[in-house]
Amino acid sequence: MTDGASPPRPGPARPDEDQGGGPPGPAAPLIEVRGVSMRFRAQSVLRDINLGIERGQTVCIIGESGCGKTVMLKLLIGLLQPTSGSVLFDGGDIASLRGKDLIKLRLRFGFLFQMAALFDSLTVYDNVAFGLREHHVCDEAEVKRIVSTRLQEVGLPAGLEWKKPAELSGGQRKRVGLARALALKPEVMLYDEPTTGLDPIMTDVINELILQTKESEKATGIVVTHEMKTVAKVADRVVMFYPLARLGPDDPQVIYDGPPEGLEDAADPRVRQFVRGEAGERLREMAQQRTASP
Ligand SMILES: Nc1ncnc2c1ncn2[C@@H]1O[C@H](COP(=O)(O)OP(=O)(O)OP(=O)(O)O)[C@@H](O)[C@H]1O
Repeated sequence: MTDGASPPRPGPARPDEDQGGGPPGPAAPLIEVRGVSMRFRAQSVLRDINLGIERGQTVCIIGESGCGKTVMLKLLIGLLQPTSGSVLFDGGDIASLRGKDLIKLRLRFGFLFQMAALFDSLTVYDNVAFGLREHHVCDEAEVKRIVSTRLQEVGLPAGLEWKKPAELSGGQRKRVGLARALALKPEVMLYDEPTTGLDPIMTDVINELILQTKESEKATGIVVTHEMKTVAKVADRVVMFYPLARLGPDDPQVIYDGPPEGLEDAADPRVRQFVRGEAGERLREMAQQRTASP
């Protein structure tokens, strides 16, 4: 087989497979964003976004500050409801979920937020144990085993579990945040600027951990980042949003959707400028604003 296609799987067909004897149909995406728009009062942030994210895929979302990347992450887990359109997880519209069902859905996700969002009053151990205890998934002996396994996996030295977050470096806090997110074995990991504020070595450590999580846990990943090294290391696919304020009414907001290797030579000059960090157009706009102001 030279075209990279998989051989037919033995056993019963999955529900998404064509059972009519033809070639298997594509698997339904785990996450589907359908025509999503998001507005906060007078400000439109996202417009008619369509994305299908396959199981096991790691997608990096990039784009200028304020273009709606974090808003998109929040829409994916139902922390925000879209103004129009829908977000489907495993085929179900998450807007229809309430109470226990919404909690069950969120348990299938792990998050690593910008500041790691640890509980300051709890030790590292209790932070990592928090979700396991909160959701009564196992007894204390199992909690202990999971916490120490997860802390080891993220490379934190023994003894550190009794410290409070304020006693840790930024990189250590991120690693505790990751250990906590992984404790519940999520199917999907959401990372919001996981390497912001870290030195280049610690950035590489976190990138490596994201990659390990993808490979060992087979987790689907969505990574919001400004760090091109993170993109190059972890992404299977890159989606770039453009700020709505800079677009005409009919322009698409997703200006790139493809492999990381295609970014440098993307057909759209806005993509190339962003990944190369060229401020040309912005500098001209700022100069014009200075000239225009009295
Ligand atoms: N809950 C909210 N209420 C009102 N406005 C909001 C809310 N959340 C986000 N916004 C606005 O939506 C816009 C997009 O925010 P978002 O945090 O998604 O940007 P971003 O692309 O992640 O930016 P950055 O790269 O700087 O983190 C911003 O202008 C922000 O002020």
